[in-house]
Amino acid sequence: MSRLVVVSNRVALPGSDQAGGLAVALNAALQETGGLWFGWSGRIVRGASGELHEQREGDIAYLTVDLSKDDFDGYYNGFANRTLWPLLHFRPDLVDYNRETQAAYRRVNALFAEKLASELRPDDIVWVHDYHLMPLAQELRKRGVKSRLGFFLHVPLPSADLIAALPNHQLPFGALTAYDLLGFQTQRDLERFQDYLRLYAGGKVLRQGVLQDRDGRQFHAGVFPIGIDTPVIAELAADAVRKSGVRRLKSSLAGRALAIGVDRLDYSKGIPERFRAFARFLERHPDQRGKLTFLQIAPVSRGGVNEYRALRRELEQLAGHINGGLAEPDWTPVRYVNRNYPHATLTGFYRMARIALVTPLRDGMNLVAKEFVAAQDPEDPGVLILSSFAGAARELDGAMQVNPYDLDGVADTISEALEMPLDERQRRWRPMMERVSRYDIHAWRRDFLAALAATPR
Ligand SMILES: O=P(O)(O)OC[C@H]1O[C@H](O[C@H]2O[C@H](CO)[C@@H](O)[C@H](O)[C@H]2O)[C@H](O)[C@@H](O)[C@@H]1O
Ligand SMILES: O=c1ccn([C@@H]2O[C@H](COP(=O)(O)OP(=O)(O)O)[C@@H](O)[C@H]2O)c(=O)[nH]1
Repeated sequence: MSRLVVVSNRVALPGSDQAGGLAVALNAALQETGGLWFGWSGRIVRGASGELHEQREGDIAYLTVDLSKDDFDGYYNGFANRTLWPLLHFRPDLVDYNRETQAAYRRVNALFAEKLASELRPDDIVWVHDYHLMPLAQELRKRGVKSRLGFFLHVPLPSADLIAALPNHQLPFGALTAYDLLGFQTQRDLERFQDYLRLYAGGKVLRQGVLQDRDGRQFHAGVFPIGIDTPVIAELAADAVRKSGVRRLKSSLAGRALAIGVDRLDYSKGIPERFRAFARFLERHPDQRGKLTFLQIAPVSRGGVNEYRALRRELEQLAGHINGGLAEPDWTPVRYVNRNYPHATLTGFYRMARIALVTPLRDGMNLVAKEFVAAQDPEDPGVLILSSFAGAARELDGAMQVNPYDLDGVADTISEALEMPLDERQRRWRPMMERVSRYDIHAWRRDFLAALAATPR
């Protein structure tokens, strides 16, 4: 049987603390198949990039690369997270383009290819993940790699015209045509890629999902919405009620209902808008004041990038302002926590919550939405309030869908969710649970790898 080689910038090394859907999901996928996980070591070193570290746990071998400060700043903080991330999340106003960071991005992709190429066996199946590594296939092919190469984009793909506004957009986006199979989270992402290919990359759409690059080489593309390890999350949630952190949260609520938000501290997640919508709910529905406490968990993310530091300051001010204006001596409306919680605790918080507020401005998928569904008690499920701009909205039609920019709309939806009778909560929850159970993380991996294995070589 072929070996699975997963390549991603972020690697969930054994024992590390990870917030972020990609690491959570790939960890779950590799636990079942075993294989090699290749990527960044998480270390920033004084000298040159490139030192390799090997580690093994169970059937998974980890091979990771150190990066120098310059490479890390240019590739990760710079081109990946200050150029591509805002562009991919429909925020051209935040895109910072410069040639040095683009050169660092190219350099790190070439370095990854160099290190990986010598490890690969001809029948390996190589599955590359996300916007950090779009040119990797091109670099691997230059080094003679003949294996099947698949790529999955975890984030949204914006419209072709927006992509084309990026100087040298061919380097990251045109380079995708060197893969054998491209996977997207939603049908809209795939359609936008096909438009880009036709309009700006000199390629052709032969039929839906069967594509041709500018030199006439065929490759494939499809939709593979990522899932979660549903039975594991459901079991953790049921057990979590015994955890001391979960019990302490429950007793601190003093009988009030809980609304929860769980996100990396990222501007794509719409957290300031959510705080404002919650304040609007308290203003528009004074009769419900004091009945609901909102807990926002937001572990700090990409702290080396200015926009993320500014967001942190903004949220601290906003939480203070809302609580200052609306709290009572025995009730604080917003609890804002920057800690990262393990799933064993988080799932207990989800299960205790009457409402989840998952209101990103744009999100590739949003695994928190799916985890919230999986963690519910079937006898008393909570209500999912979900942005229609999250990939998960395409699958979770039992959620109350909102436009996160419409503060009054979100405020009134919170009010409605708080009053929702049990039979309606169950009626909405059941089909969502059915969906996340049927199309879980293992189905995602199986479907993608089966499609990759079926590509001609
Ligand atoms: O690695 P970081 O810079 O710390 O960021 C964490 C991850 O964030 C993004 O996650 C995405 O993948 C999820 C799973 O498919 C998806 O549900 C979510 O919508 C995406 O935002 C990023 O794409 C990953 O590369 C990062 O590792
Ligand atoms: O304190 C935290 C906050 C988040 N997460 C996990 O981080 C992932 C976030 O994935 P999502 O797809 O929602 O967003 P991303 O961060 O990847 O953009 C989910 O599995 C969360 O359970 C976690 O384990 N602990």
